[in-house]
Order: sequence, then structure tokens, then C-alpha cells
Amino acid sequence: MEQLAKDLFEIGAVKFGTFKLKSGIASPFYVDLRVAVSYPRVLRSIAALYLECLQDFSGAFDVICGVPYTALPFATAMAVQGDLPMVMCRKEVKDHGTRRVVEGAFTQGSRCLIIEDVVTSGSSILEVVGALRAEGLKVDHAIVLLDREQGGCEALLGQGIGLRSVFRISDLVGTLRNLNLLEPGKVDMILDFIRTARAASDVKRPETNVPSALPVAASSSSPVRDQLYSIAEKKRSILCVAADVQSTKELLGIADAVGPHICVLKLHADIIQDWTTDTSRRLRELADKHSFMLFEDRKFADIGNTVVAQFSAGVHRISSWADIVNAHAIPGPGLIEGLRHACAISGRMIGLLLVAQMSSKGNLIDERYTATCLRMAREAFPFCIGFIAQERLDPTGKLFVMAPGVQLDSKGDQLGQQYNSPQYLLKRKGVDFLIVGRGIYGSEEPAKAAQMYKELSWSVLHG
Ligand SMILES: O=c1ccn([C@@H]2O[C@H](COP(=O)(O)O)[C@@H](O)[C@H]2O)c(=O)[nH]1
Repeated sequence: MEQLAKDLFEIGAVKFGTFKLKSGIASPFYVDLRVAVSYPRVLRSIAALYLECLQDFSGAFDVICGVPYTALPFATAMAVQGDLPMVMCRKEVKDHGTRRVVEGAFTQGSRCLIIEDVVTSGSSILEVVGALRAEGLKVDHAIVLLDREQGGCEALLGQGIGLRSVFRISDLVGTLRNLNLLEPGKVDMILDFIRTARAASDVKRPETNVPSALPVAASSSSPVRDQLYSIAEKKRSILCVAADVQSTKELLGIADAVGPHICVLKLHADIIQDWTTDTSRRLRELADKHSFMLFEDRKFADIGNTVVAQFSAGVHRISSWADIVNAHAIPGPGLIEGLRHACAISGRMIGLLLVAQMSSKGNLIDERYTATCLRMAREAFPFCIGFIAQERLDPTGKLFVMAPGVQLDSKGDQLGQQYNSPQYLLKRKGVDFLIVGRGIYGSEEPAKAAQMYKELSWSVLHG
């Protein structure tokens, strides 16, 4: 990606200065990827990066379609490089001949993945989606080379189209700054422009009836649950560290230090003061390096339509990097449906935990509420894979429990947190995974503390 960022800059596909846009607004950057067709090496790299993104959609589409005109050669290069069937959507329909809108081989119900070069408002993609759907093709996903981050992603999401981008403009600008191709002063100005433009974009989503992107298959297994158990088994760790720190540097530092000892890293992205897309990118790199999963402890608790946006949009774009998220059951099944929908169109496998019990003193959850959570979670399996709770809830163990409120050296804090020991929670309460926060990141040597909690909890369970 770094090389392509450099190439795009060098061939003038991305320019920085002052440019008057169609809307009359002065933009500090200008993107015109048409020039890439004159550089075969760049064209090949573009196709390769699209194809990399495409791996997440394997089996989820039958044909690809480039949005005319700039993305047409990109889609063609992908089709050739990746051996993929393609269709073409006409911009203008001829008044003679076959008058076909969609050219190429497809059948009613063929699943089509859209390829676009740049997205701003998402309107060009939606035009093509409309034409394809009218011809009987199913369209749920699009991949774009560059997202200008001006509301297009959210607008598409509102129409049931999940957008995956190779670059966001802020990533591209960050990469060029790291390569010393952009001065820091200019970078700040560009990022400011992006933020303002994003805030000004009129993002509207349908109030109800978000169309289902993928069929909700009744399944007896969950890939996210399977992955978690496979990591736990391999690393002999049922430990989740709660990294409740407030800067990217501390977060990445803790993740790297405790990484070898954990199966999950839990975070609250909204307490990280300097969160950017770079934070999630680097966090994912560490998750891959040490083989652990990322759990965003967002505790969604609103109506479905709102949680779709909280999950997929905003600064944190949780659905683009988290493996596990959690939610309160209080708003009802619409919340779970919204998250499941947003997860499906993100093209990523994400598991949901319901907060069925809490560790804090005086919390309002009672047995009836917890029992309702169990029923809702069963109905939502395999998207819902378990609970945040203090004891085993599903006797079959299919829906597992991650228990917070774990520390050896303390019984609680001044604000109502209550701690139990790993022995008590694992042996007496039958929980499956332990969440330890201050007991690890607040210790002098987090890596050593993590290793100790990991070994202790594993030996409690396995003798
Ligand atoms: O009932 C709950 C639900 C979530 N938490 C979260 O777990 C960690 C615990 O941190 P400690 O430092 O070990 O107290 C924290 O992120 C909470 O938000 C919880 O404690 N109880």
C-alpha cells in the first residue's frame, strides 16, 4: 500500500494544493485516478490491492462490475489478474441493437460486487447498483480504491451496500507524510478539511427496514467462536486483557507487551484521545502478529438504526477492525438485527456478546433480565456467541461467558467495581474466559502480570 501511495503521488493521480471542486468549494487535494491507465505497473498494483480486499468476499459474489468510466480498466485488470468473471454496466443505453444495460454473462440472482475508483457521496455507485438490481442482479458490496471520507460509506450503508476501501484519504495522507512526501503543516490542513467536509455531509439513512444483505443462516457453529477457541487452545490462554488506556501509544504498547499471553484484547476506543484509522490499523497488525482477537467494549444500547451507524461509521468505524463487540439487550432484538446486518455488509466476521450480568455493585440487572438475555442470545446464534456475565448461563457451553471483575490483589474500587479471583469465577461460577484490566495494565510489568494471570487461569481449568 505504501508503494502504491507513492506511485499515485508520483504519477499525479493525487495532487495537493488548492483545487476548486464542482461544488465551488476549495479543496486542498485533488484525486484523478484516470491517469493510472497509462502506467501498467501501477495498474497492476491497483488490481492486486483490490484483489487482496476481495479475499474477504470469497464465495459471496459471482461477477464483478466496474463503475464507468475510471473503474472500468481497474475491474478489467482485476478480472484478468484474478480470473474473475465481469459484467459491464452501460452509462448510456443505445437506441439500437440489443439495448442492453448490462453487458456480459449473468443470470437472474447473480451476485455482483461493485468496483469503484473514488467514492465521495456514493451516488455513482448507487446509480450502477440501481441499474444492476433492475436487471435482476443482487448487489450488497462495493470495493473502492480511495474513500474521500465525505459520507459516501454511510450513504451506501443506508442503501444496504457495504463499502470496503483500499485507502481512506486520511490513510493515504498519513502514508505520504510518513514517506516525507507531505509536510506536517499541510497534512493538518488536509485532515481538517476532511473532518469539516465529513461533518457537513448530509448523511441520511432509512429509518426502518434496512434491507438484509446476506441471508441469516441457521448454523450450529460460529466461525468467530471457533477462531477464539482455536487461539485459546494454541496459546493455552483464556485471558482477555482490558486495555483501558487513553492514548494510541499506550494502547499499542500494552497490546504488544501482553500480546503473547492473551486470546483477546478488549478496549474502549472512545477513551483513546488520539484515535485515528492508523490506531485501528496498527492494532490489527499487532493482533495478527501475536494472534489475538480485538474486542471493542462499546456496549451498544440504542435502537437498531442508530447502532448500525455507531458500529460502522463515525471516527471509530468499529465494524472495520473489531472481531468481537458487545451490547445491552435492553433495546430488544432490533439492536441485534441492526448489528448483524451491519456486520454482514462489512464483509467481516464479527461475534456479539450480550451483557447479561455486570460486575458493578448495585447494578440493576436481575435474574429475569439475565434469562431473557439467554433466550435472545440463543435466537441470535451464531452471530451472538456468548455473554459478559459473572457465571455460566448456557448449560451446553455453546454460548460462552467472559467475566470481568477479576483481580487477585483487590476486592474492588471506590466506584463500585467488584473483583473476584480467577479460581472463584472459573471453578465455582463456571465462566469460560477472564477479563483483567487494572490488575495487568496497572501493574509495574504488564507482560509479566499477563503471563501470571494466563498461567494461573489455564491451570485452574486444566489441572
Ligand atoms: O460488568 C462489567 C462489564 C464490563 N466491564 C469492563 O471490564 C473492564 C474491567 O477492568 P478492571 O480494571 O479489571 O476493573 C473494564 O474495561 C470495564 O469497562 C466490567 O468491569 N464489568
